[in-house]
Amino acid sequence: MMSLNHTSFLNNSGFCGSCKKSLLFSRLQRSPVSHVRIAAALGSSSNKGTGDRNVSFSVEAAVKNMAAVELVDSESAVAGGVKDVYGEDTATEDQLVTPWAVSIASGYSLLRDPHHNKGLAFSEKERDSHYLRGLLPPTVVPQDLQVKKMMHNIRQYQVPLQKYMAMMDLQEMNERLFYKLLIENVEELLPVVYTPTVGEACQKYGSIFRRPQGLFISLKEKGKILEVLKNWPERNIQVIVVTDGERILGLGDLGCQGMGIPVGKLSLYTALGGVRPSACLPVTIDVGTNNEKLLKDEFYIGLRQKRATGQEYAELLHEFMSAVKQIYGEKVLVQFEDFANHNAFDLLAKYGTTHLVFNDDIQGTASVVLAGLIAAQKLVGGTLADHRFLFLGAGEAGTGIAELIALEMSKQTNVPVDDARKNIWLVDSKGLIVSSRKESLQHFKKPWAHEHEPIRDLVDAVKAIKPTVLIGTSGVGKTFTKEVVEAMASLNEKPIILALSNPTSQSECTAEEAYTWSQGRAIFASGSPFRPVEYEGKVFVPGQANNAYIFPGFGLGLIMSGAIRVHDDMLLAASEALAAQVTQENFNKGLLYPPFANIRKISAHIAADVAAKAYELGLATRLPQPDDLVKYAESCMYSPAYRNYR
Ligand SMILES: NC(=O)C1=CN([C@@H]2O[C@H](COP(=O)(O)OP(=O)(O)OC[C@H]3O[C@@H](n4cnc5c(N)ncnc54)[C@H](OP(=O)(O)O)[C@@H]3O)[C@@H](O)[C@H]2O)C=CC1
Ligand SMILES: CC(=O)C(=O)O
Ligand SMILES: [Mg+2]
Repeated sequence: MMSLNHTSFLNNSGFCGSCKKSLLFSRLQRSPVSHVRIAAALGSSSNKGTGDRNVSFSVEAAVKNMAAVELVDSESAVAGGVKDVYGEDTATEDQLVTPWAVSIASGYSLLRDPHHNKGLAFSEKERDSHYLRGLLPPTVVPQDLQVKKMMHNIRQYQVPLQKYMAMMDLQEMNERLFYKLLIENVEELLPVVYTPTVGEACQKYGSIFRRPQGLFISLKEKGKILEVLKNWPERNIQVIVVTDGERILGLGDLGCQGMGIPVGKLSLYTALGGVRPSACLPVTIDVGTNNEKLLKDEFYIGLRQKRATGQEYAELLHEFMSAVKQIYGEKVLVQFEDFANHNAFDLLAKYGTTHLVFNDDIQGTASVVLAGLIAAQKLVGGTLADHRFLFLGAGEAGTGIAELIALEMSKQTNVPVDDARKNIWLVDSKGLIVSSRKESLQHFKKPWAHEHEPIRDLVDAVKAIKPTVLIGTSGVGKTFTKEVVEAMASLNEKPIILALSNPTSQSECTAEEAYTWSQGRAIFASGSPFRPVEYEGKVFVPGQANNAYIFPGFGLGLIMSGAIRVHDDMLLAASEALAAQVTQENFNKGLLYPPFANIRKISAHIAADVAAKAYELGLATRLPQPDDLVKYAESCMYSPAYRNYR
């Protein structure tokens, strides 16, 4: 018995001799072959840098270039034969058959290959050379018209989850069209493929699940994770977004159904940051769930058990992290996403010294909020050190942001970080974090335990601390009450209020509430988007303070410089780069962030500055350093335009 799994990974090199022989041999022998997908680009390849993925070839070219004749025995389906050679049709239910296919994308299979499918955009010539005649109606439609039609169709859906499913279907059907749609309509489609709709999609993931869009690694795969990674059809992975589903947005433990988050984040890596889709791998680690509702849900797709913890959890994660490095190398970026804080900080600390890891909730969020605060100085004057900060929520996002603000303040004013921290206060579910609570606090809260009498309620904390900036990272909606916003407005001419919790249902307040309760004086941004608000004849445009501004460009910067570790100074560089992209026109509208419509340009600048920092710190391995990093970043970006096939 032989397994040809490894042929799945053939990329631009074509078939190796031994694989060809094995394949031929196995077919002749009728040996079980577990899975063969030949995505081999044959002859010359135009892949460049971090640019494009497989290139399709005509069957003729393929046959000529790789002597595929050898593979095409007269009975095979590839040669057009209709015989039930492998007995798949005649087998009874209890007989085992081998679900194998040899395909050079062409004809019917080409239309079903999302990486190469162009739908009605296949040209007349392509239809001839790729056996598409009759499989498509006669009209040839350009990609721009396909985009227009898809947007028209998506706009027909009233229910956001239907739009989400239509987008996922498109991604499964025609990847380039999906990305062109997303890139060209980013402001309209971001809330569909990302927060808030992705939250609902995760809650209902079991019911709407159609096809795997990433790898599920559960406790059942313990001891076999390397093999599981090899099952993924791509080998040149540059970014992995991994979750264990325990803190999905502000929706809590969604177990295995958290998969929607890595899938969504990685589609933004491509659309917003230009990392090519084939280099992105979504992963969900399934160690069970403590969500009773899901455990009882007949449609739940994950392990039906309580979460594994302690050594069992640590061992699975360690096996995963080791396997990732073994198979993809030192420079694969692993982005931790939506882990609960009792694991997130430890994983970041543990793997930060051995792997290229980044925690989006701790570090990406910190970088985006710092960017907004740097930009806010243009609206309110002064420097960071002139502000007092109060957070509702002292977890990953809250303490991550607080720490980066303190670091930046310390650099700006030359004071020790410990002193800079004194301007920053946090409230958790038990009230203000103060020194009398220190012993019982989780380690990441301890640096914020300042001298003060205990305070239970947020509104009392606002009155006592007198913050100029109020930041919500609690995951609990409606916690910035009228009283809280009014207290902020009574203390500040222009109170800065950031309601970061996602999705919209968990936002600490709405944009309308922030503007109305502050009589139009609040400078407001939120994690999930809100529509513009009209208050007393003036239109206020709320910004979106979301780590989606940072991680795609940040990741691209790491990849293009060949960085081997993430450093805090790179986060600061990303914040500065983002803040520098806010224009006077944006400020005039009260915005702290530039519009997402310009995100690819913004990402190129972030990537360039992150890469520059990697070179400066000696953490970059791609040498020599390109002269113009912005241009280089742009040149690395994936383009969703269709390729022409031979
Ligand atoms: N906009 C963005 O880009 C991002 C937004 N977020 C959002 O931030 C939220 C929090 O995420 P994260 O920090 O990772 O979560 P964590 O679970 O790590 O932290 C939540 C914190 O909120 C506190 N909290 C919970 N309920 C209350 C309450 N009623 N009053 C006061 N404090 C409360 C918790 O207190 P205790 O410690 O006592 O339990 C904890 O300190 C989520 O909704 C997430 O979607 C996260 C990352 C990025
Ligand atoms: C945006 C994000 O990462 C979160 O809400 O968790
Ligand atoms: Mg997150």
